[in-house]
Amino acid sequence: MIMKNFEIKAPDNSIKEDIIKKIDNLNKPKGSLGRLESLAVQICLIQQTLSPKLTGQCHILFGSDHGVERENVSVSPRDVTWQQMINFTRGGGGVNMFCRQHGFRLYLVDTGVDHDLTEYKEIINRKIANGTANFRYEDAMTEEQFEQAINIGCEMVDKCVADNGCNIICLGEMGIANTSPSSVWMSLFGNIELEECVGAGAGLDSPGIRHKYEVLADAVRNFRNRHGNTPDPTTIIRCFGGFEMVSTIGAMLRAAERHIIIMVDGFIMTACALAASMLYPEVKNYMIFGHKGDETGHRKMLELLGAKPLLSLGLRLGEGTGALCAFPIIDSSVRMINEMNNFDNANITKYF
Ligand SMILES: O=C(O)c1ccc[n+]([C@@H]2O[C@H](COP(=O)([O-])O)[C@@H](O)[C@H]2O)c1
Ligand SMILES: Cc1cc2nc[nH]c2cc1C
Repeated sequence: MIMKNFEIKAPDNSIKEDIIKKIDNLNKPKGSLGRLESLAVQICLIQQTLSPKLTGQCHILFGSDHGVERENVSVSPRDVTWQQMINFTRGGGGVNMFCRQHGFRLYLVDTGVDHDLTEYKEIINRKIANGTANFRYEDAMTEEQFEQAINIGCEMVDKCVADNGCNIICLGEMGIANTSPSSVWMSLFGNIELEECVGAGAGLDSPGIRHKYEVLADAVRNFRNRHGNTPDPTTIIRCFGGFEMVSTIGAMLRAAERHIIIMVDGFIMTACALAASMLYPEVKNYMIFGHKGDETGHRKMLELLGAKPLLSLGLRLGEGTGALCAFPIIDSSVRMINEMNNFDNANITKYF
C-alpha cells in the first residue's frame, strides 16, 4: 500500500427527516425550490446541522506538466502551463476573476510545472518533478511521487482550514495535456471505449483528436503489458495521472475526511472525483458538481458518478472556473434554509 488510509464515512442520515421537515415547512409550495432543496439537504447532512454555514471559502489550483505532452496530444505547448501560472499570480486568469467575484481565497500550488517558478512568492512551491514521465511508454510517476502528491493535497486542505476556517473548498487545475490522463482514467474506471472518452481538450481539430486517441490507445496497451489486465485503482491513477491530479485526489479525500464541501469543476476535476471514488466511494457524498462542460465524455463521466451538475454553460476552460460559477447557487440553497420564513411565523395558511 503506497497511500495512507483516510477515514471517510457517509454522513449520518439520522437528521435527514428533520432537514426535509424544515425545508417543507418554509413558506413555499412543497418542493418548489427544486434543486436548491436537494442541495440544502446534502449540505445539512455534510455539516450535520439544520442551520448550515459557508465559511472561509478557498480555491486550490494545482499546476503541473505532463510527459505525454511530448506526443502532440494537445493543441497547446507545455510552456502555456507555466505562462498561465504566472498570469494567475497577476490576477489575470478566468480563475482569478471568479475568485474575486465570489470571495474565494486562491491558493496557487506548483506540484510539477516544467519551469522554475520560485521567484513568484504567490505560488506555493511543492514541485515534485519537472512534469511526469511520458505515460505512453512508462509509468507517469513513481510510488514515492504518488504519495508525495497525495500528501500535498492533504496539506493544502489543512492549510485552507487553518488559515481561513474554511468549510467549502473548490479545486482547479492548470496542466497542458491533462485531458489525456483524464480520458484514460474515464475509460479504465468506467469500462468505456476509449474513443468515447477522448475529445478536443484545449482545442484539437478532428485529425488531432484521432492522433490523441491513437497515442492513448497505445499507452493503454503498453500499460497492460507492464501491469496486466486487472491493475488496482492506485496503479491506474499513478501510471497515468499528473501530479496536479493526484494532489487533487488527496485534497478531495482529506476534505471528505474533515466534512468539508468539495466543489468539482470540469472534465479533469471530474476524472479526479471518479478516481477518488474508486479509492473511497463515500467521498462522493461531499461533492457538489458545478457544471457539465463541453469536453467530450464529461456528460458520460458525470452520469457514471451519478452526479447532477448545477450548470450547463458550455465551458471547457478548467482552472476550477465552472465550479466557481456555481457558487451563488450553493449560497442560495444555504440562504434558503436559514433565511426564509416558515409556515409557523409567516402568517400564511398551511394547506398541506
Ligand atoms: O475542465 C475542463 O473541462 C477542460 C476541458 C478542456 C481543457 N481544459 C484545460 O485545458 C488544458 C488541458 O487541455 P489539453 O488539450 O492540453 O489536454 C488544461 O490546462 C485544462 O485546464 C479543461
Ligand atoms: C490559454 C489557456 C488557458 C488555460 N487555462 C486552463 N487551461 C488552459 C489552456 C490554455 C491553452
